[in-house]
Amino acid sequence: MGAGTAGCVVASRLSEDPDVRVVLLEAGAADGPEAMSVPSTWPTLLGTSVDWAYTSEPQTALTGRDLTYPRGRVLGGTSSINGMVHLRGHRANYDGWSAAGATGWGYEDLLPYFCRSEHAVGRDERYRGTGGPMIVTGAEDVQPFESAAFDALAELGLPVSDDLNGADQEGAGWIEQNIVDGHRQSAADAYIRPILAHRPNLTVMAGALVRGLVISGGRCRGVEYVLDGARRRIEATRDVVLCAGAIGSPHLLMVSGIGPADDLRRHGIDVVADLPGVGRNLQDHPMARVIRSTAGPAASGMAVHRLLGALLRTTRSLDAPDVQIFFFDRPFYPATVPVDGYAVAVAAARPHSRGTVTLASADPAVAPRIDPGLLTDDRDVAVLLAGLRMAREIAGTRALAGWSEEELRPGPDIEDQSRLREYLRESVHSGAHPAGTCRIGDDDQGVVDTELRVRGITHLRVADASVMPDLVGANPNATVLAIGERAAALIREHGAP
Ligand SMILES: Cc1cc2nc3c(=O)[nH]c(=O)nc-3n(C[C@H](O)[C@H](O)[C@H](O)COP(=O)(O)OP(=O)(O)OC[C@H]3O[C@@H](n4cnc5c(N)ncnc54)[C@H](O)[C@@H]3O)c2cc1C
Repeated sequence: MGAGTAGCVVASRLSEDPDVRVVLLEAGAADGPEAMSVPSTWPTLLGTSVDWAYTSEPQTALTGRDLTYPRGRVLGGTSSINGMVHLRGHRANYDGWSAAGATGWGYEDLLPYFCRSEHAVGRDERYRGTGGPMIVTGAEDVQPFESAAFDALAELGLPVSDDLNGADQEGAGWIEQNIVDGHRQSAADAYIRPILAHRPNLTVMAGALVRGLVISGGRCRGVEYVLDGARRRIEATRDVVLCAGAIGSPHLLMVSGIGPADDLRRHGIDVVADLPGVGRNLQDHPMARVIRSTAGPAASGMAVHRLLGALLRTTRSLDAPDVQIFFFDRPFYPATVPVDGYAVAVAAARPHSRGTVTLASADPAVAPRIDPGLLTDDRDVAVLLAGLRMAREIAGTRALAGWSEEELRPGPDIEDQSRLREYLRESVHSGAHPAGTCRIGDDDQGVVDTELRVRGITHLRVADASVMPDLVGANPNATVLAIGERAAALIREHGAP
C-alpha cells in the first residue's frame, strides 16, 4: 500500500508473475495537474491537492520555526512532485548500512537493483543499467548559466566526475534527471502506467485512504481503507507491503498498534508489537543557500534545479562526501528575494541530527507530529558553515563574475562565524528527504529485519525510504527505487514469512 516511488516498483515487479494478484492502494488521485509533467513547474505543486502538505513541529534549533514538509499524495507519490534528480548515494553509505548490521544492503548487493531500475545510455555498464523502466537523462541542454557554473567549479580545482552515479561518486559533475522528452517521468509513469492495461492481475485503487492494518494472532491479514466515503477491508492471502513513505509508514504502523508501547497506550491504542524504533531515527538533509542577484534571468525555463552539482568532503579523512552543492537558476527560497538571481545551495549530506514521527492522535486521519530535529546536532552546523564557505567561493569565481551581482543572502555584512550561525538558524530548511523511521536492524531500535519483515509480525513488510538505516548523502529517490526493486526480489525469492 502507498503508490509512491517504492510502491510503484514493488507492485509492478510482483505482478510480473501472472499467478500473483497485486492490489495497490493509494490515498491520492490517479492523476494530478499538468504541472506534474512540466519539469520547471514542480515548485508550484507544493501545497496543492497532490501534496500532503505537512507542517513540522517548531524546530528548536531553527529559532522555533515550523517548516513546510511536502510529500506527494497522488499516483507516483513524491516522485510525482519532486525535483527529478537521479543520484545514488556514495558506495560507502551502503557499505556503512551493511557494516552496521543491514547484511545484504551493501553497495555491491544493491548495485544490480540500481541497474535494474534504470535505463542510462552510454555509461559504464559495470555500474549502470539499461533496459530498466526509469529513463535517466544527462545534461543535454546546457544553458549559459550552467556552463559558467561548471567553469566555476573547475576554476576552484574541484575534481570532476564524468558520472556521479558510476565509478567516481565524488566531485563536481552534471546531474542526471528523470526527464523524458521534456516531461517528468515519475515512478508511476515508469512502472505502472505502461503495464496497467495488460496486467489483469494488478489492480490500482486511487483515492483509497488506508486507516490501518488488520492484525490478528501475530499475522497481518489485510488493511482497512476508506474509498468513496465508505470504510472497506481487503484481505491479503500473502503479504502486505507497506510503502507509505518515511512519514506514512511509521504513522500507519503506530495507529495499528505497532510502535513504542508507552506512546501507543497514551493514545489508547492496544499494543500489538512493542517496537520502540517506529518513528524514531528521522533524518533529513538541512539546506542553506548563498543567493546572488543577476543583471538578467539566469533561468532558462527547463528545470528549477539545473543539471549541475558537486559532492564534496569537508575533511579528507571521511569515507564519503558530507556536503552536497546544488545550483538553482533562480533564488527560489525565500520567496521574498528578487526574481533575477541564482542560488548555490548546500546540504549537510550525512546529517547527525535525528528527529521523530510521533502520533498526535489515534485517529489515522489526523497527521502525525513530524519533528526532523534539524541542526540539533552541532556537527551539522559545522558542515553547513564549511558548505557556505565553499558556496561563497564558487559564487566569487571569475567564471561566474559575469553573472554575480550583489550577495543577497547571507549578505556581505555576515562574515563572522556567530553571524553565519545565526543565518543558518534563521534560514535553513528541510531538503524534503525524510528517511530512517522504520529502519532495518536487529537491535532494539530496528523495525524491520534485513528482508524488510516487520519484527514480531508475520506477512508484513515495509519497503520505502523509512527502512534506510541512515540517510544517503544524495537525493534519495534513486535509492528508494533500488529498495523497491530489492524488496520485490526478496518477496519473489522467499515468499511469505
Ligand atoms: C519537493 C520535493 C523535491 C524532491 N526532490 C527530489 C529529487 O530531485 N531527487 C530525489 O532523489 N529525491 C527528491 N525528493 C525526495 C524523493 O522524491 C523521496 O525520497 C521519495 O519519493 C520517497 O519515496 P517513498 O516510496 O519512500 O515515499 P512516497 O513516494 O512519498 O510514497 C508514499 C505513498 O504512500 C501514499 N500514502 C501515504 N499514506 C497513505 C495512506 N494512509 N493510505 C494510502 N496511501 C498512503 C502517499 O500518498 C504516497 O503516494 C524530493 C521530495 C520533495 C518533497
